Amino acid sequence: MEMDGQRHERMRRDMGGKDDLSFGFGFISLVCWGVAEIPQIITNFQTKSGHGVSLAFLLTWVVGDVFNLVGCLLEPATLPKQYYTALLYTTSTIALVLQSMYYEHIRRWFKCRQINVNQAAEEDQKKPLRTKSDDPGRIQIPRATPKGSTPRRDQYHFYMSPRSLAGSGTPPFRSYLRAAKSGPSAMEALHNDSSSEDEAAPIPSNKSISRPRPIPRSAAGYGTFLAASVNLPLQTKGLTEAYVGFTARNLLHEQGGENVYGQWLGWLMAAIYMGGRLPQIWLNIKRGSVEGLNPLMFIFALVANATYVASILVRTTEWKKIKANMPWLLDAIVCVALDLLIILQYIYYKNFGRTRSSSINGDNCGDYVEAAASTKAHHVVS
Ligand SMILES: NC(=[NH2+])NCCC[C@H](N)C(=O)O
Repeated sequence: MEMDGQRHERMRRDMGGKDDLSFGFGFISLVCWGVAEIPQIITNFQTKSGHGVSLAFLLTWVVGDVFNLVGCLLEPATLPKQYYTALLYTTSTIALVLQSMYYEHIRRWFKCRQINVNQAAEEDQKKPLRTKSDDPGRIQIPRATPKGSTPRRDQYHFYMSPRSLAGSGTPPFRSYLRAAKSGPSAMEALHNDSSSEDEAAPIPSNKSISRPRPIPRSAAGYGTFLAASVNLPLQTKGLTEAYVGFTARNLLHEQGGENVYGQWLGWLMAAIYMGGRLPQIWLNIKRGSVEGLNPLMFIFALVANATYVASILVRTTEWKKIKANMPWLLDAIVCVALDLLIILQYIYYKNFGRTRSSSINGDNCGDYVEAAASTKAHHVVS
């Protein structure tokens, strides 16, 4: 009897120790997730750009987080702490996504438009005087270019009057070229092939001419993707209530068992999170550079995932419970491996990768300059 009492006491103390350790790991995980995205937000802010991080990767985080939050709401076994942790990193990820979108699309678009307008005004003031004195007989009014068609080679050779500019809708001569340089955006890099095709085809003259680039087609896809994920919580809240109401929670067996819906959601979330690293890995390979990427985000994520796994395994190694937690465990383990790969990529490309002499400052129309440069290069070759 006494032996039993002592054994129970020892077991309770062991359990208490394990719980403390598990809590400690869980706490480190929470803190790491809490700060993980801050370094990248600062880097984006400093470079006024978001091209170092793949937007697709960030969006998979948002979608995965939504599933995670819904999972927490559905599953009564989850602790409020888990829910608030998920809420914390979902919020910081959304902040990072909005910041990247702002720098990569909205701000860039505005800047380039402004430069375009300023250049047009500048050209209008300068050109007539110069052209008249140089060669008054050669003033030509170009014909309007049909929408979508390529400007003819001779079309830009001579002075373009404001009237013709207004009529044709053709971008002013070299309107983007005076902007300072910048690296490609993350999404531009991902779609490098198609955009370079677009740019390489028309070569108007040996003075390179750049045309405004359309916002990448993928942006529409991301918009839908994001809209769907933003909408999801609203729909799932009703779903959650209905589900919890109808099945009266007893279907959600928490004693080491698995809830079918929770498991499905867990596997879906794991697939999204695990797949999300691939666009980032691919982006780094494609650019051959990690400019604009802050490795601290992946270091924190790695530690957060590793301590998360530790916090579960320290508490129990009982197969029944591990099995129920499998999607979360596997996801965290695979993410640790993928984050390690990204960190190695970072080290490699920092030492042996491509370097750009140009700044990655998003204040300018870097892509436009690049487009012009590639057009120029193409023209020299041909
Ligand atoms: N927005 C977040 N940071 N979400 C947490 C993601 C957790 C997941 N295991 C991953 O590393 O991808």
